[in-house]
This record gives sequence, C-alpha cells and structure tokens, in this order.
Amino acid sequence: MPVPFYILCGSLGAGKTTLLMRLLEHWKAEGRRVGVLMNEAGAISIDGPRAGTLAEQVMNLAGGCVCCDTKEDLSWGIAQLVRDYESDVLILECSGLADPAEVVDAVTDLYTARLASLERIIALLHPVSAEASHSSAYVTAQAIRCADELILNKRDLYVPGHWERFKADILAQNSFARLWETSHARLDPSALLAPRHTAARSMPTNVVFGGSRTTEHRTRASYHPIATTVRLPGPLDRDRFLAWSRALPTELERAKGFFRFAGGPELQEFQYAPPGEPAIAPVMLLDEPEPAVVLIGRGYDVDACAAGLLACADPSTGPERSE
Ligand SMILES: Nc1nc2c(ncn2[C@@H]2O[C@H](COP(=O)(O)OP(=O)(O)OP(=O)(O)O)[C@@H](O)[C@H]2O)c(=O)[nH]1
Repeated sequence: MPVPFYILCGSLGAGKTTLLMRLLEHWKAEGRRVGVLMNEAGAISIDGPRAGTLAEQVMNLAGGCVCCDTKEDLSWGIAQLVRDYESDVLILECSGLADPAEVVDAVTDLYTARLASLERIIALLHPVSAEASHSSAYVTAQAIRCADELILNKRDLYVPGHWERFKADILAQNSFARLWETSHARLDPSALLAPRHTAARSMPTNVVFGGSRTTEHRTRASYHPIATTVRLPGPLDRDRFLAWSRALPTELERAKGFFRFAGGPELQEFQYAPPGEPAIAPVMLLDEPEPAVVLIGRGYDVDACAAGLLACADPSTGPERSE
C-alpha cells in the first residue's frame, strides 16, 4: 500500500514550518512514523533541525528548489523514507520558491506513485501588502491554484479591508479548495487531515499540467527569488546585528538563520517574514546547526546586505558566501 503523502506549499514565510510542527506533534501523538522532506532555498537547512525535534526522519533537499534542481532527489528521498526508514506518512515542505505543480508532477510518476500516494496539497498564504509585488508571486499563484486546502495565516495581523481583499483574491483563483483562516497555523489537525474523498485518486483534481512545464532541469526559473546563504564565521555582536536587521531592504522577501551572540551561550533563531518585524529568539535543537543566515529576494543589493551581516561578526574570521 502506498503511504499517504502531503505537500505543504505557499508563500515565503507564510507559516509552512509552523504548521508542519503542529502536524508532526499530531502524528507523533498517534504513534505514526513520519518522514519529512524539506526543500529549502538556501545551501543550508534552517527548518530541518526544527522538524528533527519531532519527526522520525528528516531528509533535506536543501540547496535549491525542488522543481528545478532536485526533482530526482525527491523521488529518491521518498523511496528511501518508505523502504529504509519505514515511514508510514510522508510530508514535503516546499520552499516558497518551488512551483508546486512541478512537485506534483515529480511525485506522481509511476515509480513514486507505487510508494506514496498524494493525499493533499496544503497551501499557506499570508497577507503581504499588495504594493509589494514580489518575485515569488508566480509561485504563490501556483500554490493557490494547486491547493486542496488553503490556509490564510497571520490572521492576527488583520487590517480591516486588506484581509477581505486578500481572501477574495485567493478565492477568485481557486474555488475548489477548503478555506481556513488561522493565526500561527492553529487549527485542528484531525479536521485538516481527515479524508475528504471516498475514491482514491492519484493527483488532485484541480491541477492542470502542461502550461507550467517550461522549466528545464538544473535551470533556475526566472521568476524565482534568489536565495543567498551567508555562512557566519562566529558569534555576532548583538547591537550591530539589531541595527542590521532594522535596516533590511524592502525587496528582501524572507530571511532566517541560526547563530550565537558574542558572550551568550544560547543558540539564537532569526526569522524575518514581512509584513512581520524581524525576530530573534533563543532556541534549543537536538543537532547543532551551522551558523548561517539565508536571504531570499530579488532586486536588492545582495552584496551590501551580506556584507552588512558579516560586519556584525568577529572581524578576525573570514567571510564566506554561497548562492
Ligand atoms: N504574526 C504572526 N507570525 C507568524 C504566524 N505564523 C507564523 N509566523 C511567524 O512567521 C515566520 C515564518 O514562519 P514559518 O513557519 O517559518 O514560515 P515558512 O512558510 O515555513 O517560511 P519559509 O520556509 O522560509 O518559506 C516565523 O517567525 C513565525 O513565527 C502568524 O499567524 N502570525
């Protein structure tokens, strides 16, 4: 029997990992063996170590976008999770850069479909201001189009009028899906995951293939924001980092990472997902992550932003950066 396979997709920073953690808790309480596939934009996995605290097995497809770079890795990862780790439920968190229609294409090939059956596509969206016409807009539109479940997250950032327009715009793009409105992705996982269709199906009914198949393997699609991984040579100066984080360019669509502050033993997690403010909080993880910050966006001065970040570190250690 193929194991159920869930896809989490949606906009950058909308709350996919927040929901993933809730689903992992739910499955863990049920005694399920969950295999997580993480596809992250940067060269270093930031969300993987978080998921690793709850999942049976986490496989990272970091270093790119699952639709362009790692399609084969995805099929291989599914096979490994099902065969070697005996996962009985699988979930893939797509980076906010991956075209979910391409991902569906990859997981519904004949070989992979024997191991895993696509159960549900869950898209997370958040109310980013309409003026910010982000380069990830195409990917968000694809996620909306493909979704079986549309979760409008960050309801706590409700602005009268804006939220209603955001919702109407999404409903206009997909009237098949169920709609959820949440804060911090708080919802009843049993209700979200309960079977909705009696007949087995190999792919969602509302996915249309063909039009989106123009991306070639190993070629970065032009609509993708660029992910830049800034590896940090050591602890950061708190004041300098705070100053840097307060002056982030408006074109930056997402930033996240782990590091320590000089003189502080705790590992810090940095999160920036506009329209929210940059946030830094101590975090406990099972595995020590590599200190790094991933910057995602297009049309801003990447070098200046990365240099500003590196200038927050101890100047005696050398900078390193990879795309
Ligand atoms: N205010 C507010 N913040 C939220 C909410 N949900 C998530 N966040 C915060 O938004 C940031 C991004 O959340 P994630 O769950 O990492 O988002 P993501 O979609 O996994 O991000 P990417 O994988 O980078 O695309 C984190 O700082 C969260 O704590 C919410 O409902 N309201």
